[in-house]
Parts: sequence; structure tokens; C-alpha cells
Amino acid sequence: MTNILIVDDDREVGNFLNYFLKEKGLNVYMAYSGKDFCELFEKQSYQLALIDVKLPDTSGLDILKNITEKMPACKTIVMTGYSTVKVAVDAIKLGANDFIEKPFDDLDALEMTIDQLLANKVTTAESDIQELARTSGIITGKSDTMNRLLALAYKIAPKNINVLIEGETGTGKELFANFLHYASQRNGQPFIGINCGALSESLLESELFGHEKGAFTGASKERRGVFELAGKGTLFLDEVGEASMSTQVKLLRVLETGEFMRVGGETVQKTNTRIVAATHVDLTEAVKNRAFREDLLYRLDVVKLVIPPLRERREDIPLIANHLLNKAEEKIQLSEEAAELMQQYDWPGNVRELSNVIKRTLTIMDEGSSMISPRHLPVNIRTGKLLLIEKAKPTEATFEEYLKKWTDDMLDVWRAEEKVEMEMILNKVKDLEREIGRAFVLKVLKETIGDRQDAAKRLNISMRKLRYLLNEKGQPSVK
Ligand SMILES: Nc1ncnc2c1ncn2[C@@H]1O[C@H](COP(=O)(O)OP(=O)(O)OP(=O)(O)O)[C@@H](O)[C@H]1O
Repeated sequence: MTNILIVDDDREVGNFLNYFLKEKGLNVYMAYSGKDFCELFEKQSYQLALIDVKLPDTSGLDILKNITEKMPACKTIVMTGYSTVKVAVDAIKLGANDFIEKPFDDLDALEMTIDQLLANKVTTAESDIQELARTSGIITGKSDTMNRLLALAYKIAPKNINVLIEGETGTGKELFANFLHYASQRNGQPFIGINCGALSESLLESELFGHEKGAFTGASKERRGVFELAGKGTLFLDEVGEASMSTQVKLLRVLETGEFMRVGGETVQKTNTRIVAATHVDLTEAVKNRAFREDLLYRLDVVKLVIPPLRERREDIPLIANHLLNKAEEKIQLSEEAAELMQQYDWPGNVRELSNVIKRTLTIMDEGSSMISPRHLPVNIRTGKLLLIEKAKPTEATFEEYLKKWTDDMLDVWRAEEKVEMEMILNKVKDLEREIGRAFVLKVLKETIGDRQDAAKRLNISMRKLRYLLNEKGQPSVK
């Protein structure tokens, strides 16, 4: 028998869920407070818990933590009102499987969520997320932060809430907005993006809300704005922090009432467009500096997705670079050394910069060459690595010091009167061999600006031997 636990102090909601779930043949248990929950939780195991975030004697999030820690197989759904949607996002981060908004206006969706969780369809969701990410153009591999972010975006996408995407320039904010659109029920409707920083105030307002004929000089015909064009789809407001104060007031009105008027118009129009806004600046700071309206930020930032810069997910760099390369020129590959240099670099312009570097590199490749090697990369990327080699490379003074210390130690052993351990002496000789090998490789790598193939050629050794001499496992700094 499937046991369901409902934790909600609102008896009407409780009764409704009780009836709804019993009709489905499920065993339902009701807790109206934290105290009730503790008693019921001790008694038996549950397959699903529906938890209200606001309870009279405890917080729904504490109950959630309790369940995820002590009964990890129990699926969890958090229930929120509009004012507590932000808490729901925290709940997802804490491990809740989903959240639903009260009042429940879409019972089919609620039933589907419950059925899927009870059928353990989590793996379907994972492959769905990967598929949607690919459709939206987002390439990601092992980066935990990105995968968690995609999972969170996937869960909030079908909900009727606005999302704010924060991230440095070129991190893929627009791709995430696309992902949210594709993952929502709005995916059959238009997705329209508009950059609030690229247009003058009057042009932006006319683009957003449309205008009537004769509204301003040059308005020879009436024109629909993106709110009308997007309809029930998604509107992506890029660089929303750049909108003027007057435009911010108009945006706030749409968000509060769902109403707007065309420029020069007198008829109020209704909209049901979902807003996904993006910014590369910290809007909380902008509010402090009075450059952005606090009430508008509150409306836009119901859920915030913060996309990490590329340097905080270096494991994704070769993957994205190879993807961009395949798209542009199928036959050319990235050498291991070039990929390593790219991973060391900080990419202030993020994926957009990476994409530009790939494009530029392809234009300077010699005809017939099929491999991007370090010498093809821009000097700033090569020198990023150089700094690391510089740090790892022993100077002549430290090398000399090492040799002297080694000789002194060996002479001490030679002169000592106690019995000699041959094993210890041979280990010291191995140490010397390793240090000398590594020092010479690093010296030559500096001359070849990090090009390992060239360094191996100059030293007349194989690449395998070069890696062995660098003792890479023990020397992460020169990887
Ligand atoms: N994870 C990714 N995988 C593949 N391509 C990506 C990824 N992230 C970003 N890109 C590419 O990088 C470029 C910049 O992405 P996008 O325009 O979405 O960034 P943005 O954060 O919106 O930039 P801006 O703040 O400058 O508007 C695009 O060409 C996009 O296709």
C-alpha cells in the first residue's frame, strides 16, 4: 500500500488533498502541525510527503530536511502560496522533488506530478533535461553547478513564475531563457528576446508595447509590440538593468496587473506573457544606487538563476570548445595541450570569448593541418599557462641548491660510520633522477611557450616520457 503524508495546517487544503488522493487508492495520513508530523513520522514509512512551507509551530523546510535525511526514499513536494515561491526554490535546493502552488488551479498537472514521483520517473526527467539542454544549445558535462542549475530551471519552467537570470557576459543567459521556454508548456508559443540596453528609451517602449499610427514622428503605421507578439509565450528581457526609469514603471505595471497600452494608444491590453529577465550587473546594488526600482526587482526576481562564469566550470571548457569546433569545421580537432591551455585561462568573456577564439584559430590554421596546437592559440591564452610553468620551474639558483644539498646528504651517508641501507641510497638516486628530469622538461617548456609536442621533440623524447618526467599526478600545478 502506498502511504502519503500531508503536512498542512490549512484544514480545507488538507481535506481536499485527503479526498483527492484517497480517490486514487492511496493511503493518506494528515498532519496539521509539526507536532502531528513528528508523531506520524515515527510510526511508519511513507512513499510521498506533501509539505506546506508555513506551519504554526515549525518550518516546512525543517520537516523537509528531516524527511530527506531520515527517509531518503520518500519523495517530497513542497506547497507554497505566491508570497512563498522563493522558499520553494530553497526547498528544491534542499532536495525537494517538486513544488506546487496553492490554490491548485491545475489538478491534472498535480496528478501527473504525483503519479510520476510515485512511479519513480526521476531518470526520465534527467534524460529530458539533457535533451532540452541540447535543444537550447547548452553544452555541459560534468559541472555540478551547471547540472544543478539545469535541474532547478527544469523544475520551475512549467510554473507560472518570472525568472531572473544573473551572470557575466557570454555565460549563456539567453540559452537558459530558451531552456526555460522549451521546458514549459509555453513551448508551442513564441519566444522573443529583446535587449533593453541596445535601444533608446522611446524605441524600447515602442518595441515592448507597440505604438499607434501617428504616436510619434515616423510612426506612419500602427505596430504591435513584443508583449503582443509573444502572446502566451516567453519574453526574454536581456540587460533589464539598462531600462530607463520610465520604462521600468511601465514594466512594473505589466507585471502587477498584466495590462499595458501601446505608445500613443488609449486601449488597455491584457497579456499573459511569461517574463524571463537577464542581467550581468548586480541589480540589488543597482537598487541601492537608485538606478533600478526595488518593486520591479521584487517582481522579476521571483526565482533567480545565477550562471557561473566559465572559469568556475573549467571541466566544461574542452567539451564546449570541441562542440564549437565540430559545428564550424568537422575535421579539425583540439590537441590535448591546446585543451589544457584553454582550461588554464580565465575567459573573462566566457563562452562568447571561447567561441571567438575558436573562430579566429580556424582562420589562421595552415592548410591541411587537422589539429589545433598551442602555437595556434592567442598569446594571452598561451601565457596564462606560461605563468604556471614559470611558478613550477626551478630557477638556476634553486636547482643548484638542490644538487648541492643532494651531494652533501650523500657525502654524509658515505662518511657515516653506522651500517648503510642500500635501499635508502637507491631511493635517493631515484629522487635525483626525477628532479633533474622534471627541471629540464620545465626549462624547455618555457622555451616552447607550453607546447609539449615541441618540447618533447627538442628533448628527443616521446610525449609519454615527457608526461612521466613531469610526474603529472604529483604535480597538478603544471597540468
Ligand atoms: N554552455 C554553452 N554551450 C554552448 N554554447 C554556449 C554555452 N553558453 C553560451 N554559449 C554560446 O556563447 C554565446 C553567448 O551566449 P549567450 O548570448 O546566451 O550569453 P549571455 O550571457 O546572454 O551574453 P550577454 O550577457 O552578452 O547577452 C552564444 O553564441 C552561445 O551560443
